[in-house]
Amino acid sequence: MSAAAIEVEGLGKSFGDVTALDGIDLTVPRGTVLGLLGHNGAGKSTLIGVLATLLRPTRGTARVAGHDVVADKSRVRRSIGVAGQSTTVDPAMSGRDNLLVIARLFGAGRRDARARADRLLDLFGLADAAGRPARTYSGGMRRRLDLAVTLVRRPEVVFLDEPGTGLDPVSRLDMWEMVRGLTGLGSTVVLTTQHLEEADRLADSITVLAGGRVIAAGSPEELKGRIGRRTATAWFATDEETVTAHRALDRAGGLRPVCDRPHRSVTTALTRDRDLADLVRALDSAAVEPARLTLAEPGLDQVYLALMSERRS
Ligand SMILES: Nc1ncnc2c1ncn2[C@@H]1O[C@H](COP(=O)(O)OP(=O)(O)OP(=O)(O)O)[C@@H](O)[C@H]1O
Repeated sequence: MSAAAIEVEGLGKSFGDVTALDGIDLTVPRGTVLGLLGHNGAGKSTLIGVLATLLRPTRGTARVAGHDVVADKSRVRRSIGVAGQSTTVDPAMSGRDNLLVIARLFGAGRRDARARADRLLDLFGLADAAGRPARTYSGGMRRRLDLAVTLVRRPEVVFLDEPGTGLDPVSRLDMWEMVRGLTGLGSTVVLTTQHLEEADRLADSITVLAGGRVIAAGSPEELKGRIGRRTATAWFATDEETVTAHRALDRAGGLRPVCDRPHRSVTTALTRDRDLADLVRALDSAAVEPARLTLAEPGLDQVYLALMSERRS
């Protein structure tokens, strides 16, 4: 058995003159979460479509759960679950029956099906509503049931499209926790998202697509370390000190400080190793002492913006 849940090499997909995927290479280790990021039209849905065997690639290869997406289509289909298609849920049936029917359909014995259904109902906070018809569920409950139905077959690889979208903040946090829980059950998860916080919180690795190509890949921490910038913010007691500090840092050369007078703070991106020392020295020689000095690690949103502005320039 291959160690990777997904292996993609030189994958291309064209629709007539439109090149949707242009030579994608990608490996997703088993039991991990991959976050696929990119603007509209970047190629995310097309990549998922090829991996889920709904689209045939124009060139290159892709293996999912060890099976080739073209030569072993039916094996791939048996190994995957695609959530976000609420069509899999029958609204007239109870939450529990929805799960039992699918588990039985995919070969689980009666007792095993019941055990799987109960575990998922518990995990997804649906145990109390398990006997009610799904049509009486709230939007958030339906999304959770939809995901449970996808999982009751025990797919090796799960594709999730924007799992947090349309959920209130509390349900979104619950959903994130559940997605993380899936890897504990042995599944590999691929999620597409436009929400950087979602990717940051959930993904072990992130692949950023643009124009059908991979423009950045790595763990959230790696991407932040490689592309993002730490910042230092000095906070002052008076407006006068704030202005003096801003001038001093501006004169220090290469620091590019940004002044926020209403909050009496000056922020500087730390792009070089010596920037922090330069900042402290500049403040010292101007005889202004900050009331507070805070350091902030880069966020994934900053990384994404930097990647996109690089592409524009
Ligand atoms: N069936 C199709 N026929 C023609 N062009 C297509 C088809 N499907 C996708 N495309 C084109 O392929 C490119 C990639 O589209 P895709 O839907 O994969 O992007 P995406 O990253 O999923 O975008 P979104 O976030 O908007 O869903 C786009 O230029 C799109 O117009």
